[in-house]
Amino acid sequence: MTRNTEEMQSHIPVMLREFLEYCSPQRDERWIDGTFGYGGHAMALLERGCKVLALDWDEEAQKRAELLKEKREQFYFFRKNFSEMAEACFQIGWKDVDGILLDLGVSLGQLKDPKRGFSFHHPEAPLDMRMNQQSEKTAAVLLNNLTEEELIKLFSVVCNSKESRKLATGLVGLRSTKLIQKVGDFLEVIKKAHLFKKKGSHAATKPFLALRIAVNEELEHLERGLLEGTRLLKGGGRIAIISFHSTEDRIVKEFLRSHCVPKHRRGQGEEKQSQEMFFYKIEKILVSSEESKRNPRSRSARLRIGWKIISQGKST
Ligand SMILES: C[S@@+](CC[C@H](N)C(=O)[O-])C[C@H]1O[C@@H](n2cnc3c(N)ncnc32)[C@H](O)[C@@H]1O
Repeated sequence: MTRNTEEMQSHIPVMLREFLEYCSPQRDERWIDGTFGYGGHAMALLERGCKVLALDWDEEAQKRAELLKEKREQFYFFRKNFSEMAEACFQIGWKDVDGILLDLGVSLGQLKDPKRGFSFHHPEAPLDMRMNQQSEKTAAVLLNNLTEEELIKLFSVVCNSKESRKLATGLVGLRSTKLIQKVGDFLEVIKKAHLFKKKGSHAATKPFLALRIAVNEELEHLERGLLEGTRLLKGGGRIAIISFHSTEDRIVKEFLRSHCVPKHRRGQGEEKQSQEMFFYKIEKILVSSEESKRNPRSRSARLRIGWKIISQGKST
């Protein structure tokens, strides 16, 4: 058995039970897994007899998907961003889909790999943080080239304004003496900034998250993916998003809420509902205490689902 096969078999997908229970994927339905990773959710969909189009822009995920491609019919993989899912569907002749899953963020494998620079536990690692290794924009490129104002903006997506300013000033000071290259260089700036940290968390958690979000343009891709995905959904189709921090969850929540028919109008004829209203129902499900004990990485996970209005097809 290869290392990839072993890792795929031992991987624990987050909130799988809830995803299956609420979305209820059926045999022969077409599903998009926009964040293939280790294929945990994709395999569960295949087990249920669904056709799966999987996407991931990471090279390692692509290698793992190759293993599934050999064994499974009705499984397609593209090394693409999920914000390009319509193009991937077009390439395999799918006009619409029954369901979409986005399990956001990085995988444990990406986080643990010291070469990738995602984790503050590897000070000697290069400051990389790209999920897509074909992109030229690494974390080091951003930290060495953005203006102080741009750095403040980058951090303020996650940190407060005082923290963001301290980090930006520290980085501008450090890069006037040397090139910023390693995780340890960024940690040095974080340490000197004396940031407030919540009990039990590391001072580097928020600055690392902000930098990763910027390197991968995560929020922009999420906004595009939600809209593009929802347009691809058949009437009655479901879009399910698992998020791990409040910045991305806020985007998902606002998107679902602003496109959901208000409760007081749900009984009315669908023709009266605005074209901008995609969903007849939305739900938020929190990770169970049992799962967060078993898999502490899942403790902040939230699953949000939107069900598309029945009479609306792809042309919405
Ligand atoms: C949390 S993991 C997904 C785990 C997967 N559901 C499983 O059970 O194995 C997130 C994966 O999504 C990928 N990813 C994150 N954002 C992406 C995006 N915008 N487009 C494509 N892939 C993305 C990452 O490279 C990573 O492999």
